[in-house]
Amino acid sequence: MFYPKTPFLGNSLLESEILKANSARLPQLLEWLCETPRITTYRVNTLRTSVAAYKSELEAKLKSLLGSQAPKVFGMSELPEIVCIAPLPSSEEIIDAKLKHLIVDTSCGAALLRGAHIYAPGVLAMETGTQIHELVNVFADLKGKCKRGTATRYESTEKVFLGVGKVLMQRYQLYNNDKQPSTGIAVSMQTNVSGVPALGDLSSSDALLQNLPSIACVRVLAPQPGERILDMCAAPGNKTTHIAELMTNEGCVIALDNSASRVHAMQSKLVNYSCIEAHVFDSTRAHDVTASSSSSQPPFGSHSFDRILLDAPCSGLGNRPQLACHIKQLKLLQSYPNIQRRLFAQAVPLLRPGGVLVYSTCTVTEAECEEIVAWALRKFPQLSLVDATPKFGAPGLPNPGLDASQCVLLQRFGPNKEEYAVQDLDTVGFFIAKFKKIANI
Ligand SMILES: C[S@@+](CC[C@H](N)C(=O)[O-])C[C@H]1O[C@@H](n2cnc3c(N)ncnc32)[C@H](O)[C@@H]1O
Repeated sequence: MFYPKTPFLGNSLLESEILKANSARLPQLLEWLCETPRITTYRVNTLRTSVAAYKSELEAKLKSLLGSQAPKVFGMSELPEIVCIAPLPSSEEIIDAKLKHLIVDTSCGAALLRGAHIYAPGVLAMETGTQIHELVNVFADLKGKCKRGTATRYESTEKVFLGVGKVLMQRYQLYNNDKQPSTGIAVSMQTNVSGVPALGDLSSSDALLQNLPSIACVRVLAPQPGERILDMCAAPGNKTTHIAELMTNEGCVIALDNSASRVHAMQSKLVNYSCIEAHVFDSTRAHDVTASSSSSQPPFGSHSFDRILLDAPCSGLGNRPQLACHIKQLKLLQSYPNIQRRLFAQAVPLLRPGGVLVYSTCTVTEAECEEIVAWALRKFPQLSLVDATPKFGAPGLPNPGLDASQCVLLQRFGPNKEEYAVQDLDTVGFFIAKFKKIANI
């Protein structure tokens, strides 16, 4: 069975940009990015329910859906608000020659390997005559060459088998161009080659489907009830609501994002959190020396916040699995550190002396991770790098701008699992650094 060993499909220029100081680690990293994290994680909203209650509810739901095949559900003492779903035993990847083929795009393919069902926009090809409730072999088109609406069997050496699904929508429902684009689940996955249970997204107001490093990131920020906290790049609000939960909804969380549609979309998530105020605002302009530090609207004055989360826009290369990378141009990849530095430079004056700044990205490039930390320590002597605890991942990678004692303060989630602080984690790629403002500059 063909399975990609790099999401970059031969674009060595992009590959060589990812790890420059640690290029020997690149082949292992690329292969890891193509593999699926096999554990599914939910963050329980502890303002609404207890972890024990949610866990029993989830166990009952899985039992009713999957009977004796229901996967194990477990918690983690190191991260009390998390509930994890174990993978199913791996099944043999035998393609049933009697079934028709259905082709999905690579981002849909990646989602279904993590347990999602197939939504209508992701279906590229469905063979003519495919009936409702028929079982089909599902493949991803790695090269992006399959035309949407293809009605014949799509033959390619670069399509990869992902599993078997049950059809819920027919061709005319998927490709009726006269009407609005189709929405909803088109194929419900029955099995997939990753072994991640095909449960779809079970998020509710009681718990949110969220990757472990994102949950760890807010724990590192360590928000306290009554504080004033800025979330500079907040949409879709997953970390914002976690911050509010750890603050027991007491204090104030200002959530900024420059995308109006993304802020609009996250509003429904925020209704039960009275401590969150969300604004559409460009955080590269969030600081204004003339504004008051108690201002309720952006921009804000100096020393306005006890803690700041800068979960920066990034290349997103930590997403796993990646069947084909969404970034195709070097220029785009190289553009992220610039915006990250501009946002960082706003965060520093906004933080009160003694305050905490957490910088995080869901990527793996040195330029957006360790190098931003090295740059920040050079540029802002008022910042001190502190231990990004609680620790789950590995230390930061060796970097010419950081000494070994600084690297161990960082948290990087990558393929070197033997270096993780907590064993047996199988996560997406992620990076976390924590700073304290030590001087009133
Ligand atoms: C990594 S996502 C944030 C994810 C979010 N923290 C969460 O956990 O749900 C980065 C976000 O930064 C936003 N963004 C990009 N440039 C920005 C800017 N100049 N000011 C504010 N937000 C920005 C994007 O719209 C995007 O929603």
